Amino acid sequence: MWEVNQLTFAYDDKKTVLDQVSFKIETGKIYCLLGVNGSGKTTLFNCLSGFLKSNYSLDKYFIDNKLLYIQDEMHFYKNLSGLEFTELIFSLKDKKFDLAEFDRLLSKLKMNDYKNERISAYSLGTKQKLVLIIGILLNYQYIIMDEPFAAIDFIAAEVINDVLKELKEQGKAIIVSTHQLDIAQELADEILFLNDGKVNQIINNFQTPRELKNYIRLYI
Ligand SMILES: Nc1ncnc2c1ncn2[C@@H]1O[C@H](COP(=O)(O)OP(=O)(O)OP(=O)(O)O)[C@@H](O)[C@H]1O
Repeated sequence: MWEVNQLTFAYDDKKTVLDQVSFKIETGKIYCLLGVNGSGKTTLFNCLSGFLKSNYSLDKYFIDNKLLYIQDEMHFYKNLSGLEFTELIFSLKDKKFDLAEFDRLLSKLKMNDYKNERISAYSLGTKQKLVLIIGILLNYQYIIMDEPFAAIDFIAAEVINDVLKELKEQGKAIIVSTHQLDIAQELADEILFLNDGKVNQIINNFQTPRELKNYIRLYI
């Protein structure tokens, strides 16, 4: 269980973006973080992962060993191939690289053709898939993903849905921000709805995306 209590953050004195945000994350569940543009989803993720300093006290061991943050903007060595980059990450982290599992995931995410291709030739969606594969291989317990579906076609989105469900079955906790209510309604066990600086944590009992939308509309 990962508990966030009363996290507050402001970029400057004028406006508090996150105002005593509290929620609980359990392993074996998928959480979708929803909120209108500018509500603070990326800011929240940056505070949780230590990229921004808030009043939330960070646990360095947790951040280094348990938490994977897949950002919407990622940095690569673009002259390396997907395989070389992945191997590099594993050597930097001093972890054993499982090539067979890498190949299985590449195949599952329809990425075989990119294995030996330079990352400079990857589309944004392909780069996001590569990071997801690396994250799965590194076996983090908590995975935060900022808008992973934004740059991904609907076929790939279905595959990623399946991969996330597989991770959930393995006992991981996944927090995904998205604007796509159909994905949230289909995927999430719980919704984290960020509005006016607060997080509302709701069990996802919504039967349709429209039901979820109608609920959210009550607040905004
Ligand atoms: N570096 C920054 N300096 C000052 N204000 C910022 C900075 N980054 C974001 N903000 C402001 O903080 C608020 C929250 O932004 P954030 O990017 O976290 O929202 P978001 O929910 O992720 O938005 P979106 O759905 O558009 O991606 C917005 O008002 C934004 O303008």
